[in-house]
Amino acid sequence: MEQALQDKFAPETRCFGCGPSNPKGLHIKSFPEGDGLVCRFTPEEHHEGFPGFLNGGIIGTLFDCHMNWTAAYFLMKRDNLPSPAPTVTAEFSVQLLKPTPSRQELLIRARVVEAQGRRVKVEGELVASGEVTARASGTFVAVKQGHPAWGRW
Ligand SMILES: CCCCCCCC/C=C\CCCCCCCC(=O)SCCNC(=O)CCNC(=O)[C@H](O)C(C)(C)COP(=O)(O)OP(=O)(O)OC[C@H]1O[C@@H](n2cnc3c(N)ncnc32)[C@H](O)[C@@H]1OP(=O)(O)O
Repeated sequence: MEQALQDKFAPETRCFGCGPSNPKGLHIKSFPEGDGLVCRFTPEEHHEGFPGFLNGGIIGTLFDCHMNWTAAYFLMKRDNLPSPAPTVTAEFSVQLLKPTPSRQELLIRARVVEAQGRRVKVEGELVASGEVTARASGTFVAVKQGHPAWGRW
């Protein structure tokens, strides 16, 4: 299988959700597919909210990072950059539609729905056994030189 974007472009990063080098992180992996990115994630027991079901904050982190990479990769392609743009999360919201089973592989899909300059709107969905259990949308902004996140990944 091709390398995940995180491993290819940012192997040293320590973001809790997506940094390959954080020993306590979630290590989410995002891959281009169709018109967006997909991520497959199998939770561990300590990610549960109640037995057999995923904690809502963990769901938020999965969406946050995966949608962020979706925005960063979109800007890389659009602007012909050598690597994904340095985006941060400006805003995101999550709808928890039904309990998300935690003892199986989950699928998170995300795609860009609007982009203007360095601001990108992304939507995502979380699928368990073919059923959508959560949806999210967010705004991600590529930072400029001088921002505290600049050059930190
Ligand atoms: C050689 C190796 C290369 C490797 C490359 C790898 C790249 C990988 C890249 C990426 C992967 C992602 C990995 C990390 C994922 C982790 C996610 C996080 O946890 S991020 C931390 C939490 N987030 C923050 O801490 C942000 C805090 N907020 C800010 O810093 C600023 O407010 C910021 C940057 C978001 C905006 O500030 P401004 O001064 O730059 O820009 P202004 O002019 O205010 O806004 C720009 C546009 O964004 C809109 N905007 C700003 N804030 C908004 C908001 N809250 N909601 C909606 N829109 C907002 C504005 O309306 C404006 O839009 P208009 O250009 O006018 O159309």
